[in-house]
Amino acid sequence: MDVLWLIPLLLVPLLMWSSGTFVFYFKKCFYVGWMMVLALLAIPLCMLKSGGRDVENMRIIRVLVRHVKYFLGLRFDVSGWEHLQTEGPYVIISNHQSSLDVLGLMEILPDRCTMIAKKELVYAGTVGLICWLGGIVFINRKKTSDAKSVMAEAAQTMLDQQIRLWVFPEGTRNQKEDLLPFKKGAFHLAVQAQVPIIPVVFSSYRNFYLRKEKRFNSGTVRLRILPKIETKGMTSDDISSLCDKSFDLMQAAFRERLRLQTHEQRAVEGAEHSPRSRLLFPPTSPSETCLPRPPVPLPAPPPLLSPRFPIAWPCHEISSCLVDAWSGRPLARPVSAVCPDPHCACSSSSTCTTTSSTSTSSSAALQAVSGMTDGRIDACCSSCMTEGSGHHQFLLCFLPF
Ligand SMILES: CCCCCCCCCCCCCCCC(=O)SCCNC(=O)CCNC(=O)[C@H](O)C(C)(C)COP(=O)(O)OP(=O)(O)OC[C@H]1O[C@@H](n2cnc3c(N)ncnc32)[C@H](O)[C@@H]1OP(=O)(O)O
Ligand SMILES: CCCCCCCC/C=C\CCCCCCCC(=O)OC[C@@H](O)COP(=O)(O)O
Repeated sequence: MDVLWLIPLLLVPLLMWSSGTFVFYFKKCFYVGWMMVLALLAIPLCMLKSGGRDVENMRIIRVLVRHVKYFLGLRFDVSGWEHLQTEGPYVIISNHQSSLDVLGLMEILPDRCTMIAKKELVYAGTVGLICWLGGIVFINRKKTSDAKSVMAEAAQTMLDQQIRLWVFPEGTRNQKEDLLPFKKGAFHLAVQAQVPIIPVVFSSYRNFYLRKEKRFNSGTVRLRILPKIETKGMTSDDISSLCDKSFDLMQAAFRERLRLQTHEQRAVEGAEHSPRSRLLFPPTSPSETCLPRPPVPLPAPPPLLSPRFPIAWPCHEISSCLVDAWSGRPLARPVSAVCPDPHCACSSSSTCTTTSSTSTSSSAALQAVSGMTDGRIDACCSSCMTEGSGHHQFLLCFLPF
């Protein structure tokens, strides 16, 4: 009889090793179960600390949740910390893929920051209660007028109590390869309170987490904190443009990371079904050797590109030539992407160089490949990409705005 105990003990590791689907359900159940237990632990701690519902309870929740990633084989790689160094209240907006987002959120959650959530979450047992104790603002998505008045109240509370709010403007979980159109509540909130918006982009989970395919491997989530967007002086007339601008910036960052993930995925093809990739921490990304992260901080780019003003600045990814990494301001619009020499080697770092309209040999060469006339090429950015096993160097020519 005693030996029967051994069967599940042996069976679980065996199934973990052999079946990706088992790992998926095991990790999901563990996640929900463990969060419930942690919430149960947190409830008395929060009651002792604050005596009830208080945003300060988020500190306790943050500490308790931080270690959960290790059990699930997840890493979080955060960039743009400096953008969170903002005094006073602000609204953080981020894309929303899964309840696993809570783990990334807790990695960077600033002090006195709580969230906007659907009201159904309050009924999620101990997790619901801890959400309430943490000061989470619950909205009824089915009753827009109620949701609007709750958010208007929240705007006032943000100012009165110096609180920051985290909103998922997609309004629901989304595992597609692109962001959903944004709901406008977060932008009304920021404009009503006249506080900045700080966009945060979670990289796609598709490399390690696929709900439909029942895959939950180990993986790395990249969190990119973008520069704040000021709303001082804005009115309700500015909501649509503010929403569009935020969406464009976040979508650009999401897509840029997705493109790199595609290259990473190709490089590790075949490895993703191994037991190692399901259970152990992910290796560092191979594409990092081709597209190195910029040493922080990058030198500031010039205010505007101009053919009369030859300029060059380090550019590690094509998109950083197109969008100012600091302000998020678009710098230029691409007009052609060409490969000047299919046999060229992939350089260890990529550089943006300006080819002035006065004809230099390089601008003549560029014109030859891009078919652009003299005076129209204002800057070029080269970037290397892995393609299969070989390397190609691409050249992207663009015009300034
Ligand atoms: C140790 C512990 C372990 C456990 C540890 C637990 C950790 C604890 C972590 C929890 C983590 C939570 C994670 C939750 C995650 C979610 O629950 S996500 C779902 C809930 N969140 C949201 O929905 C937020 C985003 N939604 C919105 O902002 C939506 O705008 C609203 C407010 C719900 C309204 O919905 P809608 O009507 O569908 O939205 P929309 O089309 O944007 O607006 C319609 C019109 O109303 C206007 N409008 C919208 N909002 C407003 C407004 N506030 N004022 C005036 N007009 C407005 C719009 O401008 C628009 O008018 P037009 O411009 O078309 O003329
Ligand atoms: C008594 C009910 C028990 C329900 C148990 C579920 C509790 C979940 C337990 C642990 C997970 C901890 C993290 C909780 C935060 C999850 C927030 C979340 O992801 O909500 C989904 C919401 O953004 C959008 O919902 P939809 O995609 O529109 O649907």
